[in-house]
Amino acid sequence: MINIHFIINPIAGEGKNKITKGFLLKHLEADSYHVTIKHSEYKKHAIELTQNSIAEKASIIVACGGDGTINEVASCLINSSIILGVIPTGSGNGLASNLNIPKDINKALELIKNQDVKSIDAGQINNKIFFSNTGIGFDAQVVKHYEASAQRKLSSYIKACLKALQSFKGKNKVVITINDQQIVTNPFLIFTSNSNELGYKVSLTPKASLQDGLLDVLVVPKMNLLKTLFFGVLILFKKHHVLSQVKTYMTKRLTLSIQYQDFFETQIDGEFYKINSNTIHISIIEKALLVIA
Ligand SMILES: Nc1ncnc2c1ncn2[C@@H]1O[C@H](COP(=O)(O)OP(=O)(O)OP(=O)(O)O)[C@@H](O)[C@H]1O
Repeated sequence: MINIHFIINPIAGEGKNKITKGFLLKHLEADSYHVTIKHSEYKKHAIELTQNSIAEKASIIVACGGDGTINEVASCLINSSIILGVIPTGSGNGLASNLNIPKDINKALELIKNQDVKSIDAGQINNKIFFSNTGIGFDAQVVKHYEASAQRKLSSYIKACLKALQSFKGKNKVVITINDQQIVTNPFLIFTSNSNELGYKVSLTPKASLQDGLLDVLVVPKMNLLKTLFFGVLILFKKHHVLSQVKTYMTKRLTLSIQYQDFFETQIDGEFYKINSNTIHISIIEKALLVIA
């Protein structure tokens, strides 16, 4: 008997997911599966629900939501033998897309039943875990504005981008220590990725792999508005690296430190976080998570 738990974020995407108890019980035969269904009721609640599922001896825990929900569930499963399943019902679904998990809930559930398990890397930023990406600079400001908007859809991201562009200052110098090299920059963006997709098929690190034991890093200094807009257009064609200002690195770890400020504003898997320190350590945890994909 497989003890399978589903943790459903009811507001992920536009809150339109169709995963019901009836649907799950119809597709998961009672003589093979013991099914438990839980709904998150507030931000970070999925962490508590996952910890309870671990205590309840779940062997598969399925995150039903987007990258934020996956982060909350999967962070509890690092280096454990419990397997993560994903039904992508989020807005961007970057990680699920990188893992080729179908958005169709019937197909995603079929995949879970087939139990083809992969071991993937995770990233760590100070004491937090990420599976997709983390960043400081423009992306963190976009997420900050996005979270302040009431809706979770592509148009909200576009509005958040415009607001972030208007208010972006990028005045603080950041020292990046990476691959025995020191880079001093006034960053527009310092983006560190484990996966090859941000969501909505957009990628800043198209060559990143979830299984290569490395983080892909993109460093973009503050540029004038015209060049910044050009950078944005190039991203849509995955050609942004042709700009001479854009530097890319692959590494196992990096450190960021900031002067004249004792905090960083970051995004971690698409959620906004303020880190109260003037130094950030980012590293890879190899083969950290078992996931059905
Ligand atoms: N009942 C709830 N009410 C409000 N927020 C919730 C609830 N349940 C979970 N959350 C929060 O919703 C946020 C968004 O979740 P998630 O990232 O899964 O969806 P998304 O943003 O639509 O998708 P994606 O990240 O792929 O674009 C997370 O921060 C999560 O903690």
